[in-house]
Amino acid sequence: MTDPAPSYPYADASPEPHPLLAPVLGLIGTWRGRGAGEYPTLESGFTYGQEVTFSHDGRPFLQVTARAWITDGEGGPVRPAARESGWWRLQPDGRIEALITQPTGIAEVAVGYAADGVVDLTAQHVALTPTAKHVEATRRRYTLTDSGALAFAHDLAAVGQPLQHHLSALLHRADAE
Ligand code: HEM
Repeated sequence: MTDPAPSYPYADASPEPHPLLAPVLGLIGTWRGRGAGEYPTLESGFTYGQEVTFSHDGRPFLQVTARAWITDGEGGPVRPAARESGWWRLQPDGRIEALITQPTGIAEVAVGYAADGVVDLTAQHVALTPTAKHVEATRRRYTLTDSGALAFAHDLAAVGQPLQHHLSALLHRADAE
């Protein structure tokens, strides 16, 4: 008899990544670290913690999930902050087409590339739910450093401000702890 509630039979992080994932193989896994943010509309800057996971199931895309939390002067948690969930569709020559959604009512279609340990994604389209903050453009950069860390930078054009720095963080492999 057929099992009425079968479990999903294809594990993420299968042993054989798709060949198109070659330029992003160094990212696969979970990263955690700390960062700082700012924006001209905010009274002050802030510090935050961030966790990012890149996973695959053998097909030519990565699932990318990230969550962040605001931290105090000692690095302790203050409150949950941004979360996002996305798909990076790897194309030949390291080109990437990405779809990224956030619980703040923002959905982005971004394009860019992965090369030499750098992923650079710029939003081509930003769709907003009726009550979302007005976001016009974003750019995300992930850079594998010589010491094996992952540097993250996020630029934002929103609420009438031109594209500029919103976030920077330095992440370390959590799966190597
Ligand atoms: C690590 C991820 C992020 C953190 C920690 C973060 C943190 C913050 C904080 C603390 C604020 C001030 C308002 C508040 O206290 O909630 C803020 C504002 C904002 N953020 Fe972020 N953010 C992150 C990612 C993003 C992303 C991915 C976007 C858009 C694609 C974004 C867009 C905005 C916008 C539009 C505002 C409002 C600015 C204003 O109304 O003056 N943020 N962010």
